[in-house]
Amino acid sequence: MRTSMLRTLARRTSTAGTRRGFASESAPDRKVAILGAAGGIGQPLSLLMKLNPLVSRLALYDIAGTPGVAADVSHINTRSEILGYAGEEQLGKALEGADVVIIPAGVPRKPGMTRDDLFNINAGIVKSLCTAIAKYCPHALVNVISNPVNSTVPIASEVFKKAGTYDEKRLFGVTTLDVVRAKTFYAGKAKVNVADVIVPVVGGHAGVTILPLFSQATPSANLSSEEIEALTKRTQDGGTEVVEAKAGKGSATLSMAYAGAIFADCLLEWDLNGVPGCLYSCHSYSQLVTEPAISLHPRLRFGKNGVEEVLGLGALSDYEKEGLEALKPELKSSIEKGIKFANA
Ligand SMILES: NC(=O)C1=CN([C@@H]2O[C@H](COP(=O)(O)OP(=O)(O)OC[C@H]3O[C@@H](n4cnc5c(N)ncnc54)[C@H](O)[C@@H]3O)[C@@H](O)[C@H]2O)C=CC1
Ligand SMILES: O=C([O-])CC(=O)C(=O)O
Repeated sequence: MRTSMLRTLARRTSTAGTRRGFASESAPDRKVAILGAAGGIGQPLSLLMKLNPLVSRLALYDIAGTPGVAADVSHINTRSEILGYAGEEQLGKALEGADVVIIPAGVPRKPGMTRDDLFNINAGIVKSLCTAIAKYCPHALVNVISNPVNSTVPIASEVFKKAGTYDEKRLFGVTTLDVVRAKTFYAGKAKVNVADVIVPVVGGHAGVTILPLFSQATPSANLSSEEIEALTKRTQDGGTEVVEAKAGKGSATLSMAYAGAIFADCLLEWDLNGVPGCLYSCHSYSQLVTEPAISLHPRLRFGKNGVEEVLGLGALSDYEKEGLEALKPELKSSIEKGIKFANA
């Protein structure tokens, strides 16, 4: 996973005022729209995307509160022009011409809730936002953050199918936070430099459907099976750990904004700008829905037209094989729930 965006930012900040410090005017024009931009994730995500020199226009949309966020973020002296939109009547303008749309709109969990408990509210929000995306920016790369991701991604794809705009290579459920967590927890346990760590995470984004493959983690470390199980469980329960610590004030926002920003950066650089060779962990609809076994190949290689290659799972440990079998029924039923809702 890439962290160069933030490293670049650090370099830029230290050279502020020089030509190199700011936007490369030669970079292509790229519009990014954030839907739900005034929320707990939306605000720090807006900040991070404002810091990304690959973005030339950043549209911040929410049902309310975006004028303040937009005014605030717009004072930051980086390349992108900030456009704030509030209320449904402005959604079309926010989306027009967008190359990338990021959706953190919707309610977060409170202690005692599952992600699926958010379905009743968030399913409708994602459906209506995706209907607008199909109309106003049908070719955009769409990154769905709103939970339950295992169902909201299928909802998005059904909406796009009905509209005739579906492209399996351009729709993503953002599961990057699971990768971020797996790397952090692994580095702590293995006592290795976190910046060097790679951990594939496959499956979906809820409890046991999150399957980190620590047997493939690098740099390799001699961890016991108890340690691997504890790391796996902590990664699967990472969201709940934050929900409980926030004690009723929502779920992960800052780490999610980071994860959402690095994933979007990956798409902007490697996909839209055609720089090949990205390896990323996330899932997209077709891999999820057509057959859960295929869905669990979420490491993607991007090219100029979106996902170019879906990479295999690699060699799994017995523990991971068990985890893989255990997650399929839940993932499948969450997918079916989303499809049913979208077509009702
Ligand atoms: N994929 C992942 O790894 C993660 C997903 N999430 C999910 O992200 C979602 C947002 O979380 P937070 O930002 O903490 O919630 P929040 O409540 O702080 O913000 C949500 C924002 O969405 C806006 N919103 C509601 N309906 C909307 C609509 N129709 N159009 C546009 N905006 C709308 C609200 O006005 C609010 O500003 C939740 O569903 C949460 O579960 C959270 C963390 C990680
Ligand atoms: O746990 C939640 O509700 C939010 C989320 O998806 C995460 O932090 O992974």
